[in-house]
Amino acid sequence: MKHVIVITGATGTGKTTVSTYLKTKFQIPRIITHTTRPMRPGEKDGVDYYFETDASFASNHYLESVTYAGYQYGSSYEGLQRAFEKNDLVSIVLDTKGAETYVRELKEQAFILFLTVGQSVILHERLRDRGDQLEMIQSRIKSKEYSRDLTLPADLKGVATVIQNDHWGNTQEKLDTIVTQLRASAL
Ligand SMILES: Nc1nc2c(ncn2[C@@H]2O[C@H](COP(=O)(O)OP(=O)(O)O)[C@@H](O)[C@H]2O)c(=O)[nH]1
Ligand SMILES: Nc1ncnc2c1ncn2[C@@H]1O[C@H](COP(=O)(O)OP(=O)(O)O)[C@@H](O)[C@H]1O
Repeated sequence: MKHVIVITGATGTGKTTVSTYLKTKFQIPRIITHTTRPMRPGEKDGVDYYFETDASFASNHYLESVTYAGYQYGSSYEGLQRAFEKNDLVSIVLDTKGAETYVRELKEQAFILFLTVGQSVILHERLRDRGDQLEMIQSRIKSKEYSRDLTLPADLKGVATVIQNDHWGNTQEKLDTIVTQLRASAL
């Protein structure tokens, strides 16, 4: 069976880092989603996101879409189908609301990975070290979506695999085990 690894959790917990690791080590591609948020330095259109205006965002057809900290984000069926045509295992980075939709729509094809950290104050430091602008960090941290995604939602309890991403070495070991199991289940 084909699987999509849905990487979810609060801002700064390491979702992008995990998706990059899956791509580099295991050639698991990440489905690129759409957003109206401004590009961060170093980000590229079509690589990190499809960056949209409000008008172009509205013209696309989405499997699911959300507002997160004042910006819109959405993922399409076409993106998933295209990725599945070439790969049995793909990944996508979503907020927890999107992860809940993927569980409902894709059932056991969605493997949910919820990232967390021991102390949420670490996340502020990570965002600063990542080079995010101070106003962006503050508005992000004040958003209800950020607070919501710090905790595993009730709907995902017993469904999601939780990784506490405090130590990258430990996280890598857990990811390696998960990929081995998912690949074995595809045989
Ligand atoms: N539901 C949903 N969430 C998305 C989508 N694309 C990105 N996200 C989530 O939107 C949130 C904000 O993403 P981003 O602005 O890149 O900030 P970051 O989490 O700090 O890297 C994160 O939780 C992402 O996982 C999407 O297509 N659908
Ligand atoms: N286990 C870890 N220990 C320390 N720093 C980490 C760890 N995992 C990720 N980071 C760093 O934290 C920052 C936020 O990670 P990122 O993957 O961008 O998070 P997200 O996509 O969830 O917002 C990045 O600078 C990344 O290099």
